[in-house]
Amino acid sequence: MDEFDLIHSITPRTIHHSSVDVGIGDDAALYTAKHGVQEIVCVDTMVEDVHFKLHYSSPEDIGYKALAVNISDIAAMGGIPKFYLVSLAVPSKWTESEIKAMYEGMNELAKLYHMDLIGGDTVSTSDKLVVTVTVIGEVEKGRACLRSLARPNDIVFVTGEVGSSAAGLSLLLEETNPQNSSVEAGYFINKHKRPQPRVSVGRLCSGLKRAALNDISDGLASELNELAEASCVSIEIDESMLPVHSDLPKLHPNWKEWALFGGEDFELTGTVTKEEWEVLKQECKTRQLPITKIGHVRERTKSNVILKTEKTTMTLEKKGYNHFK
Ligand SMILES: Nc1ncnc2c1ncn2[C@@H]1O[C@H](COP(=O)(O)OP(=O)(O)OP(=O)(O)O)[C@@H](O)[C@H]1O
Ligand SMILES: Cc1ncc(C[n+]2csc(CCOP(=O)(O)O)c2C)c(N)n1
Ligand SMILES: [Mg+2]
Ligand SMILES: [Mg+2]
Ligand SMILES: [Mg+2]
Repeated sequence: MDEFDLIHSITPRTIHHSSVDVGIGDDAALYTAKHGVQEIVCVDTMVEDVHFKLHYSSPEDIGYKALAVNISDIAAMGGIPKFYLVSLAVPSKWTESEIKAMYEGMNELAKLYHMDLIGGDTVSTSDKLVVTVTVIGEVEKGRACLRSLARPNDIVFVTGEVGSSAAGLSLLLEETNPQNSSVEAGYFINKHKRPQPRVSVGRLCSGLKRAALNDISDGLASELNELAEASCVSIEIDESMLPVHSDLPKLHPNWKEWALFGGEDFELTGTVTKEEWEVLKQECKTRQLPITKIGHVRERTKSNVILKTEKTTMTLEKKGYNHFK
């Protein structure tokens, strides 16, 4: 495989934004930024056997998810994703058509969000596949949904459902068997392989007076702790209010662990004032975007997360996926 031919073949033939001055082909990309707009840049990496396994992930799946997790970080800022760059470390056994298939997976999402691929890097590796995606987006000045914007008495919410991605992973790793034949294993597997970033909800939140947001990569408990720490508040959530798929409890007795600590749901969790919760709830309903109230923000005395269950009240540890534990 020739690196230059590969770059040539993955160069998009059309662009969505006339603001792109120079895309792929020079030392760096150039685009014209607008006044009154803040640029958002994020980068996340996916590594073979850490984030996915090749025996159950197609190249399209890997590409799709590598872009999706980054769009999710833009959504968590309330922004619009616009451009992406892809860095690949590819083992020599990979064929050119497999690499192109990875770009097809990315392109599925890029088309949906009108995003332009504007650059990247390609190197060979003797070991595992590593895919790093950088996404650049924008948000109207002063409208970003920062983690530090939660305040006492806010409503705490989460989009979609939690725990389904972890259930899908457990099924893929054959740690869980769908003994109950009425459970659609494919549904959970798809949630794990093809998460849908919540850009629309992020945009609704950025239009409110104040909203704090975080996306769920490491797990709801971990993300809520990040919100509590950044805002210096205590967050209380109610276990019975957590939105989970009705089949989740049929899969494993420990399904609550998946919901709280499993991660990779790439849903948004955040806080808004009581008044604006009513507005957000209604706007989400109109657009058929699932969103659920799960608790409220308490006092500013301690940065922690409290979980209320039927029987007890406990501190929800910042436990979740951690690469170095
Ligand atoms: N190696 C690094 N060098 C510099 N900054 C980093 C590095 N790793 C993470 N960060 C920064 O730390 C902050 C938190 O990063 P983190 O990766 O935990 O967030 P995230 O992308 O929302 O979570 P996840 O990676 O689980 O999806 C971000 O501002 C990120 O840019
Ligand atoms: C094979 C395999 N084993 C375990 C997991 C679970 N996992 C890996 S990284 C991560 C957190 C988000 O990543 P990051 O913090 O790097 O963004 C989670 C929950 C997986 N997806 N595949
Ligand atoms: Mg990250
Ligand atoms: Mg994030
Ligand atoms: Mg991330």
